[in-house]
Amino acid sequence: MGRRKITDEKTVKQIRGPGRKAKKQGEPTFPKELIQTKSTEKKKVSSRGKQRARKRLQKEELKQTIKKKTKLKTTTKRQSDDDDEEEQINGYTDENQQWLKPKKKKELFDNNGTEEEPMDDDVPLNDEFNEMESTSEEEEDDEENDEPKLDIEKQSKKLREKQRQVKERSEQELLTNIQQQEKVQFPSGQEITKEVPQADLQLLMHRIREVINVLNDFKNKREINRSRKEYIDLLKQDLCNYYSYNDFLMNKIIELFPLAEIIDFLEANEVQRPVTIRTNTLKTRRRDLAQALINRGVNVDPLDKWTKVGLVIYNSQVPIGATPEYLSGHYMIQGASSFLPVMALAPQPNERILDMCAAPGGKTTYIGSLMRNSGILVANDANKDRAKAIIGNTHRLGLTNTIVTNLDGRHFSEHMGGFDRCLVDAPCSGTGVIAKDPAVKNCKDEKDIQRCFTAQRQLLLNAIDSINESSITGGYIVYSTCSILTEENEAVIQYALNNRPVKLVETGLEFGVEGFTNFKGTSFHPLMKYCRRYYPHLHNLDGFFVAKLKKYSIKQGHKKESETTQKKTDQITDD
Ligand SMILES: C[S@@+](CC[C@H](N)C(=O)[O-])C[C@H]1O[C@@H](n2cnc3c(N)ncnc32)[C@H](O)[C@@H]1O
Repeated sequence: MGRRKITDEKTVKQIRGPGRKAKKQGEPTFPKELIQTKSTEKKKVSSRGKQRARKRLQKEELKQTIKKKTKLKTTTKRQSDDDDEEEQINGYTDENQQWLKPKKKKELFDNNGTEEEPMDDDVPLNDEFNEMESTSEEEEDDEENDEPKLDIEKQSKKLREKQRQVKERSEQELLTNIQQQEKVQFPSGQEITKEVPQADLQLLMHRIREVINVLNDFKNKREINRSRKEYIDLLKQDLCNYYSYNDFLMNKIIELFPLAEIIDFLEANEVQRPVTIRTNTLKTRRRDLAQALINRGVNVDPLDKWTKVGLVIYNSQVPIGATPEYLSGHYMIQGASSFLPVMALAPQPNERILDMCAAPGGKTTYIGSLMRNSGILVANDANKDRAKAIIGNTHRLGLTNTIVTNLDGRHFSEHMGGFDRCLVDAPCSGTGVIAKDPAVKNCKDEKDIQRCFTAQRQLLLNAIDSINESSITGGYIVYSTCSILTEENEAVIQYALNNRPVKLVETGLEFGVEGFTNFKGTSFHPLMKYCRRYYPHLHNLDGFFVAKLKKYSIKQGHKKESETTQKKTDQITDD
């Protein structure tokens, strides 16, 4: 049973005194010291005591003035500096001081790069500043003098100091390592192996960079008994191992690019080019297409200022090759570099145009849209199955001016001729599209390239033969490849210049690297500079080559240079 709670005021019995069971407490006792202070406060001071106190005060004052004077002598300069500083600081309002202080500390952090800014929003601003202030080493020392440190603070200070020392030591070590490795270590014959363990790749890259460094300043940086060839051989071998190329192709790449560009080119081949699409202006406008795709969750942007029909796709929630817009032919999925030969061809409405190597029809459909479905477009491919793809694409994109043929382009002019323009997008080694097809790195050799350039020469000569040199609007041939090799590009053009009545004209393409007029001791026609080369590392495009030729009649001979400039009408209009 519990005790009953008494709630009624009237029934409450007034309890007075300590109660029956309570022990009576005695007088409270206090520690001596407390009693003393208390007692001095209360104690009456006698007149003698007062005198003694006055004397003590005077003595104390005298001591202070002497101290001040000596301090004044020794620290006059420092004090004047302090005064200046004080004046400066006093120049700011209190508010400004608050703003300026944290800024100073922030700079300090940036330099150290070790401190993190407080993330907690609840931390009051002033505390934040205090925290920042305490990070300064100088002030830390001051604090140490002023207040005794807690154990944990002392420990953390020790830890910080230890960390600083470790960091310093490891930085020193790294420096020594690099200095040690600055001299290129030539491997023995056995050490040069095809298979390099992953862990060694970093070392390999370091040596690659070092060799390039030596080759760039060979006279001063080489080892005395080493020849340039030795360094080049080592570089080639290391690059082959690092990037998995065969010797043949790596040789070609080293010949093509300045030392400073080789790694950039190889690295760019390890990365896919952006996914791009071309608007089919026969069916839609780029803006409308972009809007339609955005509505479907496709992240698109205009490709670049040099094209009015290209869009770049960053990412998509739907398969780009299966949207209703794709199926109804509003766009073609096409690498940006594929736009360039067609832009150079500059097809005009009502012309007769031949696309000699057309499958699967990416460029054919672009040509057709620029012709606005007028004139006649012949799309040929020697491969029957691939030729079927041209039919599919021309249907999808709504081309109505196109005839698809399945002939060997090397003999095409025996079947048809009289074209105003012709595109020869020749079969090639694919050395410009390694990112798309990495197998190219290892499977090409001298014979493959020979096979390619033989076919390319035959195709180009036959394309020239199928052109009407008296065409009022045209008489042009555009030759393109997705190869970077001169054998398949400048050398093929040179062969055509030597064997047919054609001359090089400007492509009209506003960017790209000039074609070679000289390569490894071989001279090409000076106007080879009109050709355009595109590289993944420079243009973020597939490697590509574009040349434009104009056929002249043998009776006419070469036209004057001024006439090589394209007519105003010979410009492409994208939309
Ligand atoms: C680079 S692809 C053409 C790509 C095409 N222009 C496009 O943009 O879609 C080269 C094409 O040439 C074709 N080809 C190869 N040898 C040929 C020949 N002797 N005559 C005609 N076409 C040939 C191949 O079948 C291949 O489709």
